[in-house]
Amino acid sequence: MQVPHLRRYSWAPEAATQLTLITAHVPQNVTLMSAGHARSQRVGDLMECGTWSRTVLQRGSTATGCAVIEQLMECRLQRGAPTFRATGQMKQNSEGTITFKLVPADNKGAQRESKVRVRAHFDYNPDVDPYIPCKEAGLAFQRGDVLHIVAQDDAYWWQARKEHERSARAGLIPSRALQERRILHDRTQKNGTDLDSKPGSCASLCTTPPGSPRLPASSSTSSCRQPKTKKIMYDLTENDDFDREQIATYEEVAKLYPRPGVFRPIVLIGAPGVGRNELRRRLIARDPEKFRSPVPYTTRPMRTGEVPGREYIFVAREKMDADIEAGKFVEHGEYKGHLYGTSAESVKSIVNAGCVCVLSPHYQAIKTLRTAQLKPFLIHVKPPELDILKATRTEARAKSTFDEANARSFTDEEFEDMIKSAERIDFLYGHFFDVELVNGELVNAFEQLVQNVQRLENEPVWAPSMWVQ
Ligand SMILES: Nc1ncnc2c1ncn2[C@@H]1O[C@H](COP(=O)(O)OP(=O)(O)OP(=O)(O)O)[C@@H](O)[C@H]1O
Repeated sequence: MQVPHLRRYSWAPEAATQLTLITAHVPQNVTLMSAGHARSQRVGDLMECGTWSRTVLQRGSTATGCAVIEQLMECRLQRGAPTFRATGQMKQNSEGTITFKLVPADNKGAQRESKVRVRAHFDYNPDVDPYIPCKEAGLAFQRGDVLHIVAQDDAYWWQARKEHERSARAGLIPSRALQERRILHDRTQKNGTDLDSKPGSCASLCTTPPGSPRLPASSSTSSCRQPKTKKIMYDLTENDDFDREQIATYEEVAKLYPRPGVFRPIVLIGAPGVGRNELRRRLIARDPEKFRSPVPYTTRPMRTGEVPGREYIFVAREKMDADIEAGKFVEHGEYKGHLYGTSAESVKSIVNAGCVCVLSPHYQAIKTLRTAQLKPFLIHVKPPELDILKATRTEARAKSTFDEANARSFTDEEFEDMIKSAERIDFLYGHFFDVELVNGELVNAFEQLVQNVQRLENEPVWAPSMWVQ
């Protein structure tokens, strides 16, 4: 009996292993007796569907299954459609066999292959995803991986392969729509309300999306401690709720090629005290003509010995308030009643002068900095493990940046807070970073920084596709 409403999905073109998804409207209750996957079948052989093995399909429901077919040969594609058969036990009209016919994609399918590349903003493991129609056909990936999307025909399951594994077979990944619904559903469940608990509906997807990050405990240091005067700090009363609300799924990316004489700003983000300024200072000291940092603005009165435009650009409070309101600052903060900030214009003027602008702002500046205009290269400077963190800072007699007088060493609590703060930054913004750099041994960390800066100047790197257009 031919099942009506059979939908076919094209083969993932160019893949050594062919992947087929079928969705069928089920006219009767059917118990599928098949098991296993079709492998290296010859023309006319029966293939069985692994995911439907011993499954009862309810009348009127829509079932999705898939087969992973390896080494499908050319002649097979030319000679006709392989038969995909499941033996069913009919509960209503008849008994017998249901035969699904799958037609391999013709050239049109190949033409349809998408050119889309996305960067994954979450980890995915099909082995622990109860909703994937065929675990074996799933593609596991990690946050930050660049994926080539080869088919987006299905609303919920895309076919993709990892960009750096071009010869590998394409696999199933959740579509953006599915992942968004999964995350929203998870959040709704956490809030104690279940919007849609219909079985089989997408909104009733798993309660904990595989690989979804957990919110690390907020660092007491990062939210309470007073900053010292010399720094430009954010208004730390600002909370991160906005960032947590964002749904991180996929971001479309494209290769951004270096342009001679135009350098992307290098932005060092990290937990307070981790060593961003130390690395920035070293980079500038290495080649002061090339690497530069913008002079910050402040509304505080000029002190004896200071020169306008050298330590700070001094401005009136009203002017700076208005400019912040107009979005002209990439970062700003208030300390002891005075405003401090870095203007977008000063970043641009360094770039326009053919220099590399190096910034080490508060992590919340990512939101204002990450624009197509500035195209920043974001580096997360992370602390090493606690014992290495303590040992390296003690040996270097590092001074705590939490001490206003800058006279004492870091305390154990400050080291622990640094690690917690780094986890939080990773949770909130981890998907935005181009590179992670662990600042254990300073010499090694600096070397890594230099290598990344050189790579940026010489090689194309993945960036949001909007920036490339
Ligand atoms: N890898 C390292 N090994 C030893 N000491 C380090 C290392 N990195 C930084 N330091 C020292 O730690 C102290 C804090 O570094 P730095 O001022 O760069 O921190 P920061 O990230 O800019 O923090 P803040 O934003 O609070 O100013 C400095 O004394 C610096 O020399």
